[in-house]
Amino acid sequence: MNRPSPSGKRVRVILLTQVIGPLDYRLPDWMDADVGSVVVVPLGPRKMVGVIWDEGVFGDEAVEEHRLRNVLEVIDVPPIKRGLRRLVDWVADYYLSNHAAVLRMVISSSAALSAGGTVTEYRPSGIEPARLTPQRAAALDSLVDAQGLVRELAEQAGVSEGVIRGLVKAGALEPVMVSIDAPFAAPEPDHDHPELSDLQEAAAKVMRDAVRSGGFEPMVLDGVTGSGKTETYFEAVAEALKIGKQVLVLLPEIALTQPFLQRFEARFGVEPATWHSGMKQSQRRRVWRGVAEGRAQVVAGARSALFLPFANPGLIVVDEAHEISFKQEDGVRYHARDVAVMRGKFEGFPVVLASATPALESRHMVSIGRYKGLEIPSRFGAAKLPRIEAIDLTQDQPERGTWIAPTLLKALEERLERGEQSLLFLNRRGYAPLTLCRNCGHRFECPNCTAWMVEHRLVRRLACHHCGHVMPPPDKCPECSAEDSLVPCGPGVERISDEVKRFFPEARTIVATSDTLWSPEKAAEFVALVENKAVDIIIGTQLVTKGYHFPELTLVGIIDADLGLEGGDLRAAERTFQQIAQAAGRAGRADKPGEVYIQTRNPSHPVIAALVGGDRDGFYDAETEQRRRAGAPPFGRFAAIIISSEDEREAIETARAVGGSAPQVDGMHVYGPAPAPLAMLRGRHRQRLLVHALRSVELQSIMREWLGGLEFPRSVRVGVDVDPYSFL
Ligand SMILES: Nc1ncnc2c1ncn2[C@@H]1O[C@H](COP(=O)(O)OP(=O)(O)OP(=O)(O)O)[C@@H](O)[C@H]1O
Ligand SMILES: [Zn+2]
Repeated sequence: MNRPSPSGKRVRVILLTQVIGPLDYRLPDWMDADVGSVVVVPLGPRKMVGVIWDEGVFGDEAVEEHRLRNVLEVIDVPPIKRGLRRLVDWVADYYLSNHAAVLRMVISSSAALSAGGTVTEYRPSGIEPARLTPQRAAALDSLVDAQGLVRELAEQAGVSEGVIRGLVKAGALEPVMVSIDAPFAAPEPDHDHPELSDLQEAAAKVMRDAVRSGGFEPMVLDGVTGSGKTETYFEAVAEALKIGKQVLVLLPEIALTQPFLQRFEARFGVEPATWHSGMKQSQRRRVWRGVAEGRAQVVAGARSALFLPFANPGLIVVDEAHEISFKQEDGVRYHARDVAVMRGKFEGFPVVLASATPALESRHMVSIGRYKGLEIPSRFGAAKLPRIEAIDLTQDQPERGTWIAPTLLKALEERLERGEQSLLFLNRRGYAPLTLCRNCGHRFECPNCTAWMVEHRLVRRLACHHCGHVMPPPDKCPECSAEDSLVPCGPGVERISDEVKRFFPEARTIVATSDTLWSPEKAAEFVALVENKAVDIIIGTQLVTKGYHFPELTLVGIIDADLGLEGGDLRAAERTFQQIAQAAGRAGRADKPGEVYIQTRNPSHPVIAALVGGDRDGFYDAETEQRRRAGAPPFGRFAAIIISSEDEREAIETARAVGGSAPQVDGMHVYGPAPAPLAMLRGRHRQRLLVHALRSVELQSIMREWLGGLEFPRSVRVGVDVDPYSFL
């Protein structure tokens, strides 16, 4: 290896395609490149992007010297640094993925690789094309105020790129040269310094010190809802800025970005750079390059921002760190909270996990001394935590066909009279989770998935929440042809909204879910409406339970606390506790006291009792003990293997073969195969195996060897989910 040849040296390159593993190339002498450099290499007749990787990471399948092909080009971007390369190695290894797939999350902007500081985008010119087909007219209608690449506009308008190019030719869209590497305004660490409370200051000091001394230090910032965690960790951000380090703040939800940006700007004078999947190529390039060249100092982003090539990182904050949306459920199935900690470890900086309801795993790490625990036990200023009460639905019954109990109705009425705001929480989108025919009992099921079609009355559709299949609600039953026989079963947020309107016709309501707040702009509109008191009652899913700070909101009603406790999910109790505590945490955050009602059929359930009794620690301790006894995470580990095929027999047979070839290992047990709870998804039949292992078992290498030794039919997909969060 690496014997210098007359014309250059041998380098190993990871290509961005998953089809082929790392390959050796020759780096000609005249080319200036290093380990980590992004390069273009030949692959057959094609050119591919790749990254020069370290020696020794992969086995030694050396291509013979005379068969080596030359690296074609070194791309003019900073090389991927050592710490990030180690992170890629770790993620590929830990999540049983491959390097190419992980590296693609690092080289996440193809535009960033091209030279030149401008791109051509297009926008409506106001000129009507000579030939205005209905398709062109519709496209132009949906592109008012739009600007982007041809591809982006085509996507936005839902037409082919040809239509967009036609409009460009006809002069209806005009080109705009956009400078993509525009500088980033520098956040000022002392722009507007808040006075911290003593409790906040104590936590801030520890974080500031950790940032200043550098080095890996995982911390859990555990502060009750409304304690001012954001203001507190902003002090650590300021410290990083002062010593010239970059900061990443991970947010769980695009809908949270806008309020965050505003608060950041109030504190630091400018908005941070942002990173999420909805960004245009030109924006991605600007941020990617800005981060790599050290010009963008703070990035607020979704979990994918975790793989940005920071030049000089000094801090990662994971806000709302308990959120399960940090777990990626397709492609590389990683958990951003865990990967953030690993990044801090490989690159040597502190990582702050902020939450009012930390994940049980994080709390455990604090208790065994692996993470540092920082607490802010009370709300900021005069605000007190809300009073929480359970409503026993078996006693305090809602009127027939409704879901809000008399006690909660009365509390809503009081808020309306006082001009205060309320939030009703139900974690179910749409109008009703199930529609059936009262004549023959027919239930509407998704043709592609094991799932009911959910009625969305606002948009007049039945929709599958798993594959996106939609259909108009039929006027008669497709089974028995009875007319007007379809009835909705159970409530979703839209139905609760109807119920509220029926009881309080004068109330101004808003439904807040991922259907209504699907973009940062929509989310910002929602926040403005609530802040301006144009809304009396919010009816929302988990989307509105976190992060928001509405001073006039004094009542929270949990419509169905039992919903999340159904099903045998390992984390059902923990998740329900977190969701309700977060929802409850929206009440009474300013000077007016808050009140929370939890509707349940089982008020003595440990989760409900802990919420009502304010005994979070007792609940977590009991839950931790149960996990310990079951050998569940964090005391033991799971990995799921999902085998799917369009052909049910093939899925079953492959799954049996996988199960049959499982190695016998002490401390490891393989359950299944069995049909997954979601037995069909997007037209594929799914079989599931669950591997359970003690922590001492080298789970990854065992599974790699086991699965790597099997051959699968091309039509079968085998997915591995290490540390699964979804058990569907
Ligand atoms: N030191 C401070 N000075 C002035 N205002 C503060 C201070 N600390 C917190 N606040 C204000 O108190 C409110 C609550 O703070 P924040 O939203 O950061 O709480 P949090 O801990 O993130 O709560 P949650 O977990 O519920 O999201 C905000 O309006 C914030 O601006
Ligand atoms: Zn479906």
